[in-house]
Amino acid sequence: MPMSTKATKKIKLNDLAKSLALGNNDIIECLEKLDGVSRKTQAALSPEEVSYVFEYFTQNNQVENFDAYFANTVKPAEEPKPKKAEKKAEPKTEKKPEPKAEEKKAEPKAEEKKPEVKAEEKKPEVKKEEPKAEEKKPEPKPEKKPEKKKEKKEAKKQDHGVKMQLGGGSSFGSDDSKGYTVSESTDDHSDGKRRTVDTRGSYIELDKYNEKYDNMATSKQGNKNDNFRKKQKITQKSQQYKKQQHSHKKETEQDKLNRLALEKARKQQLKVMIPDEIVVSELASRLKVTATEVIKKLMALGVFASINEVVDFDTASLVAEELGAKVEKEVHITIEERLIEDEADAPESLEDRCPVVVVMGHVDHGKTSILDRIRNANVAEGEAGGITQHIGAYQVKCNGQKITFLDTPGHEAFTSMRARGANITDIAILVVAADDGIMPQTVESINHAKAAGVSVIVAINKMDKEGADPDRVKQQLTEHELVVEEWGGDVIAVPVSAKTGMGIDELLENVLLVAEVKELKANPNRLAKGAVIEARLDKGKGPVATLLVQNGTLHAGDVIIAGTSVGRVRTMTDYRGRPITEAGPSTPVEITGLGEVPTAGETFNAVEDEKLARELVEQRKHEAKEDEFKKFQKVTLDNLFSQISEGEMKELPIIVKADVQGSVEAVRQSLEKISNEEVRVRVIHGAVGAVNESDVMLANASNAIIVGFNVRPDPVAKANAEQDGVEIRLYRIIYDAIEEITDAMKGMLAPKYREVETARVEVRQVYKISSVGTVAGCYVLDGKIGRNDLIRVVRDGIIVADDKMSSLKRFKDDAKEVSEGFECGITLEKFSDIKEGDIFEGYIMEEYRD
Ligand SMILES: Nc1nc2c(ncn2[C@@H]2O[C@H](COP(=O)(O)OP(=O)(O)OP(=O)(O)O)[C@@H](O)[C@H]2O)c(=O)[nH]1
Repeated sequence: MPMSTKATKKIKLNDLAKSLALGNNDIIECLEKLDGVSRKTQAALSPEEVSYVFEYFTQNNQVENFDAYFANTVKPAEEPKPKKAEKKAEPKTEKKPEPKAEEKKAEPKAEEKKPEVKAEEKKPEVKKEEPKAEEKKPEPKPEKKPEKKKEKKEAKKQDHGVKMQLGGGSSFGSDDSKGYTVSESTDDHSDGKRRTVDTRGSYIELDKYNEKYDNMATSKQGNKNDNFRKKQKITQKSQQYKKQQHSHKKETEQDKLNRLALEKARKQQLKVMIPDEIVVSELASRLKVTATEVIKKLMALGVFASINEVVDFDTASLVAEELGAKVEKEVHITIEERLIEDEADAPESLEDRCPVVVVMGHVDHGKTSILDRIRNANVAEGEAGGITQHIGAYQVKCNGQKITFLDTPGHEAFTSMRARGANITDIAILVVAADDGIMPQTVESINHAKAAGVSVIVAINKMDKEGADPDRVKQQLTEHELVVEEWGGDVIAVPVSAKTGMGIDELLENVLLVAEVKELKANPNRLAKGAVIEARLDKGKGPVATLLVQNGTLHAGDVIIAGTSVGRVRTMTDYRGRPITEAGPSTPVEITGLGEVPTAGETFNAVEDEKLARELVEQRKHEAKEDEFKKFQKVTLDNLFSQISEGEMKELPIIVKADVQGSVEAVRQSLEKISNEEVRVRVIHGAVGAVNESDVMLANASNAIIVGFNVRPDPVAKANAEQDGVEIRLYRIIYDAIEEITDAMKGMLAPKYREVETARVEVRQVYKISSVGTVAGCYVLDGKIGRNDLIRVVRDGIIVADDKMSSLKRFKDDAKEVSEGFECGITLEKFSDIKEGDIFEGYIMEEYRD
């Protein structure tokens, strides 16, 4: 018989049917219920499937107790007594059988257990029994089938097994030894109490049992005893796992669901969000794979990163795509991005706006006078010292069109402000006095205008003056790449006189002309944004700011944020001081309502969410503080020179601690003598004793260095100094201290370096590759050779070259480092005369201090 004693072997469906005295269709039908697949008669069934078939057919054919069954066999006419039995059997048969793979687990136990269970009785009897059954009771298959089907149906309806239906007429022997494991109940058989077949036992020697069963099956009998055996066997098997099945069934269903969900998820391509940088472990978890898989993929890409290392977006997305995931860039939206509208305006939303013009030029060339002439007001005379002190903004009308002017300060000290002025404007009027020509600040103005991409119109002023020489100005302009139109260039130069008013209209007309060419547009229907032109604190009004709206429309009551200043627009006036409720693009306004005075040149934005705006301001303040903190650097001898050269250090405060008072004084005098022109050394404190906590506090507060002679810092002082970044220098000889501080002041405290050997590598083969050069096929003898190591080429104990590595490869991939015992390919930057047997000594230069 094909039915194997080994559970791992597959059994053909028709063989199984034969063995069970069933039709092939019965089995096909049964298995179809398991998974909906219709099998062929020759199909090989897995142990699970066989088990399922057993379960299925036996749950309808359980024997509840042998006594009852035997009784039946003796009195075939008697119906099995089932009420009680049925009840008892119910829980057993409630559960739908499911194939279990654990069958085998029971085997060893079964073997152990068997002798306990009336082995003596069973064994000989089985042998006796079998031939009996074979000879005596051949049971024709056809009889069997309908009965089974019926039972099956019944079982289905009732959802429980039917007891021992095949007992009637059977001539099964009266012995209860059938080769099954039967355990007695505590009740004694002889006392008339019923014995129970414990089919739940897990100590079944299945192999042996199956063997017997096979033998029985091969005998081809149809007798009822055999059938009973089969069923009994089947029952036993099914009962064996009954208990487990209850829980396993649930688990299995759950597992099935999980599996289906997993499969579904797998089918849908995994989407991963990857930020600019991601740690390998995090990438693995997002990709739902192990870190090893990610590391392998990285290696395949030539990236050697450990689980905790960070890889960039490009690398991570390559790995993710390799693993079949769809990558999306993870973008962190800051409060700023949430709060401030920053999309570009649709072309159809754009409307013409008037030009914003800045007047630039050398001091006293007449900027204010020209603006005054334009505004028909003489402001210049009212100014302190005749110098324009602040950026002001005005609007004028020319031929019915508006022009916004920003009056920039002309003094050198306002250079940075002027630069800002150029950045927010469209057109720069470069004022050059005709008599004076181009001066340093004129050049500076030209450069600012160029850098800001602003169109330049030259106003050659003071034409009324004697000695006015516009041609000389034009000539000088060409030296700065500004070629006037009449000389073939594209720069408009208008001769004007602020004093007489000559050429002023023509200047304005040209401004409008240039503006038209520039097609200046903005979208008035959005939240306003622009720049702070100037700001001051007014005693009565609080912070007052002059703003230039560059895009959108600013309304009274809008929440605006400018740098670290936030507030609602309380009052808004135009350049003439008249209250207005809204201001469109290119309009300068003066507003009140901000919480604090914003910085001139800052951009401002009208926002919708005041709370969020305040949050953003807090964040900006925090960042500003951090920046400030970073800027503040503690003085150390290493950074002393750079601080001196940056002008940050005018005085070097020193705290001197020594073992005796005499030393303190000697050190104080010696150190104070080494002051030079840039920096003065000043001992702010000197005392006898160890460097203590209070010394560190003083040094921290006054940005001083602590110098100790023959003393040590106490542990608290040491810890505090490390935490606060206070430098403590300890010496035993005064001369050393003086020398070091002098050197530091001169910027001569050069760092010291030493060589640290990293690896010894032997050249085993040399390849000449035309595109690459000479590649040394190497073996790392000891240490770890790193990609950035320097290489000393040693041949027969003589250094033949000292070079840098230009590539380090493991096979075809670039490697960061290669360890002892591994092979690698090395190319050197300059040296190519590499020979087999050369030794590469890898080393690095390490900075150190004594
Ligand atoms: N003759 C003559 N003098 C002028 C003309 N324009 C300005 N000035 C004089 O030149 C001097 C400087 O003029 P401002 O308008 O103050 O020059 P500015 O460039 O604004 O000077 P800052 O504000 O200091 O940069 C004043 O005394 C003006 O009266 C002009 O067209 N002709």
